[in-house]
Amino acid sequence: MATVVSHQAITSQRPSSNFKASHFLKEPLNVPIKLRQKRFKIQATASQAPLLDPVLSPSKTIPQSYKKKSNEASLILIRHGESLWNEKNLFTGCVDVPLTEKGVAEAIQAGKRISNIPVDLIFTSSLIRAQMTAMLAMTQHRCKKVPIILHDESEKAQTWSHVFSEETRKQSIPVIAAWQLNERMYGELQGLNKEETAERYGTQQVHEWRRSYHIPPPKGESLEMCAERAVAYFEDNIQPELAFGNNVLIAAHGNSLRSIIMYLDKLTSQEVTSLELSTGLPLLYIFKDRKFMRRGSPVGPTEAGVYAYTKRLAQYRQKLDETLA
Ligand SMILES: O=C(O)[C@H](O)COP(=O)(O)O
Repeated sequence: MATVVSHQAITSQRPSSNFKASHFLKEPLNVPIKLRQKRFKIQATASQAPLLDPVLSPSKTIPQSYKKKSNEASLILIRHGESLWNEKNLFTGCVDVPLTEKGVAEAIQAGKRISNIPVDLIFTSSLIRAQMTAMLAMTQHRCKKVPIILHDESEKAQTWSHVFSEETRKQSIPVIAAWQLNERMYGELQGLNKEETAERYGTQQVHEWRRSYHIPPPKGESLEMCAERAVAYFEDNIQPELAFGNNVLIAAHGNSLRSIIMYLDKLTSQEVTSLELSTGLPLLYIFKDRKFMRRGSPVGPTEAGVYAYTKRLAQYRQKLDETLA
């Protein structure tokens, strides 16, 4: 599988975009996401102080317990481990196939590589290969917290999955499964062999379908169309968490993550065509002062990382070392 191609992201320091900030509170794990968001939607712009929604929140100031946790947050992106259709070299898209044994091993190895990086919230797509990757990776995390997939698809799902212990909740990490993070829908290519498809339609045409920004596969999504849902979800639901100081892990797919990295690294539609993501390779970003700084891919929990730990990450790792000593 191709490795991550290094690329020169645009270094223009565009002012951070205005974004509606809503943050997940330290509430019971299964409080519906929309309810949590509604309660504390904060309209923040570059110049104004954040305002709480007057309808939903009587107080004009942010309650002390909702003050930012930190001015810096970690964002880890992981493309799922190898799937059974990756192994067969079939176009997968939104078909829901599981990991291979190699994909399971990749997910566990990814977990070892991120085992010293804080994770407060996990977002996955609604597809099993991404969810398996997240759960397997977290078995290796040194925080030993339990990832719990939130179920609020119905009133009953929410009440039947309630956790009745504050202490247990503190030892848990909410996992939000969002279809918006699903792999791009590959249309009439789903289930076809990639090599046979290139022989039938031509290598150039298949490369355009797979890697260009604007050109969709037959009756499928272009990367641009995938970005419209994945990046919008990231801006509305994940970026506010980072702005609040929550550390986030996203386990998703080759193309939904390419669209998000295009946003994070400010890549042009030309530059993104050379971006490839390997299965199971974690990428670390630091979110600070409303900017995303790419920090490379963490290596094992012991070797000196290929990226410089920030002071906050070094302190977190030291705390883990002391706790687990
Ligand atoms: O959907 C698929 O087939 C793979 O996850 C990604 O395929 P691609 O590398 O051809 O985009």
